[in-house]
Amino acid sequence: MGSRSPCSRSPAAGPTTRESLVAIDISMMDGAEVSKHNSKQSCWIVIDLRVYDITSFLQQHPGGEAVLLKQGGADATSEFNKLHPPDYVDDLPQGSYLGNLDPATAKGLRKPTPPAPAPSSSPAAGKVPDLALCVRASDFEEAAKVVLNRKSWIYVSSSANSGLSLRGNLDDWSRVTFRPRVLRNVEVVDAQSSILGHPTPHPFYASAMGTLGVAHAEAEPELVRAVARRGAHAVISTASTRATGQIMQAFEEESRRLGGVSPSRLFFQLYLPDDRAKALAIIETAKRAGYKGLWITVDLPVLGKRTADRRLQAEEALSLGVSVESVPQASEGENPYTPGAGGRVVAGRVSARTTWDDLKWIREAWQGPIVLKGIQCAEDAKLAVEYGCQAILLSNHGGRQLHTAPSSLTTLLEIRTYCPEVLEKLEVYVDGGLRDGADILKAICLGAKSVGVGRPFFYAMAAYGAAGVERCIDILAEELATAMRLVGITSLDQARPEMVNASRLLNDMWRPEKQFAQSRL
Ligand code: HEM
Ligand SMILES: Cc1cc2nc3c(=O)[nH]c(=O)nc-3n(C[C@H](O)[C@H](O)[C@H](O)COP(=O)(O)O)c2cc1C
Repeated sequence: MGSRSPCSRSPAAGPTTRESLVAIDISMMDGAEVSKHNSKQSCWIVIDLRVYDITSFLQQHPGGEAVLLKQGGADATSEFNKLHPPDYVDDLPQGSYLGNLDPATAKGLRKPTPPAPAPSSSPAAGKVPDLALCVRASDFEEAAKVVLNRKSWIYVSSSANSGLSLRGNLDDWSRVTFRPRVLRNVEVVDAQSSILGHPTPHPFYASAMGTLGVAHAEAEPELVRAVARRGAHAVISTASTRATGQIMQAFEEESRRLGGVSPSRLFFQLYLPDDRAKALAIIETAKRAGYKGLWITVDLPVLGKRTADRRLQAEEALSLGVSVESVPQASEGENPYTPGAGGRVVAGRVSARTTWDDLKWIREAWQGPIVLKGIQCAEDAKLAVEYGCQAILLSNHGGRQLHTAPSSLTTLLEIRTYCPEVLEKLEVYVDGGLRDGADILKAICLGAKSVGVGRPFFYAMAAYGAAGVERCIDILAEELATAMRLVGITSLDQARPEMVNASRLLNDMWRPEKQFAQSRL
């Protein structure tokens, strides 16, 4: 991920990586001794049998000190692996590595403080329903509630401010209805589609989602193996738990195992950091790994206000008696937030200074297709054409960014109304609140080339791993095929705007000031 501060990499930090430890003389440490270091005054943790003194790092940790204190004197490996790629330990301050734990004494370690129990209003302790009981994409949400701890649940389900953007995303799809044609021989249907020239049997794909490790121990590699088996495409986040190359490797291994027949492809989602050298390094890694397109997220110059995460952070800090972070402060010009779980202070991780001009040097570094993720009005859609982008994704980041942002459906209607030529000049994708194959068809009738699905895949991963993701794809595909038949088409190139009635939403659509002025006359 390349751009983590404030804990800058220091080669003199000691032999902390897995490989470098093999050759050196290391002291063996006793679990009972390690367990005593579980306070702010002295905090040691074990990761992969290596002991680190993280006392001086506590206050620098972008995830807050409370989560680390809970692991003090304990084996933090499983929590660490859920959230971070292995090389994060290289970012600890110099001298943090103390030695290796004597495995025979591991029993003496302290047990980590368990995660906060689920509140009565959300995730209930219980049994994960049988996968067969998930018959709609939205069913995975309830199943995930059973397995996710409170923090992870909040991370995935939460949205900005009061939640209106997320609500709008979900509701707007139901405000568009179909105008079906009948008696059209719909026995055989084919939902074949493509993204940036890469064919796929599905006009929907897995959206970029960071920190998938909190959903499943196998994280992104598990997701990409599942999509490969179903021929769907996926977008991989800069904020992934596993390294960019490792995810591609898992994908390629699965594709080979399938005999090379899977049409699935992976695209890379880019959060542009402040430091251009770091950005170039991230782009280079994605390029070398073989990702097929760069999806630059443009709706996140700063992190939106994730209300539920903030409340939880305050609760955690209070319960451990550490200082409560009210509103994180950053020095001028620095973006104080990370898009990872929890929305914490990571200076420079995402640049608030990015402009359209930056696309020039990005284009030089990345010769492949560029997609702008997070376009929310007609003017910016036109600019994307002018700047030579290959595609745009109409999105409000799953309602996690701007409070009362437009749904992607509203933006799509705006483009159809004010600059329909955009739909001819580049590929237009939409995401946000898509939970039904029929809604996917509505988007395609209105000119979208493909549709991103986010939370349902996260929930499916959490509750059932790859099997859940595959079932979620099957559910959406089946619903889509049924909707196509009932609307009277057999392939997606027959989908037309007149097959849907979007009048209700058109009523709400933005109109230029001069039209308001005319209507007042
Ligand atoms: C030991 C070395 C560690 C380093 C260098 C480190 C670094 C970071 C960084 C850079 C972030 C920002 C988001 C991101 O880039 O993914 C972060 C977030 C986070 N880290 Fe760590 N971390 C370490 C250990 C741990 C451990 C052991 C835990 C286990 C509990 C942990 C829990 C978290 C959490 C929960 C967040 C997300 C923010 C939140 O939900 O509040 N980290 N960490
Ligand atoms: C848990 C979670 C993590 C996300 N992480 C990222 C990310 O790392 N990068 C990004 O561009 N968008 C991210 N998004 C936004 C998604 O790519 C997508 O726009 C959104 O989830 C679509 O809405 P839906 O979840 O209602 O389907 C995330 C969304 C969720 C729910």
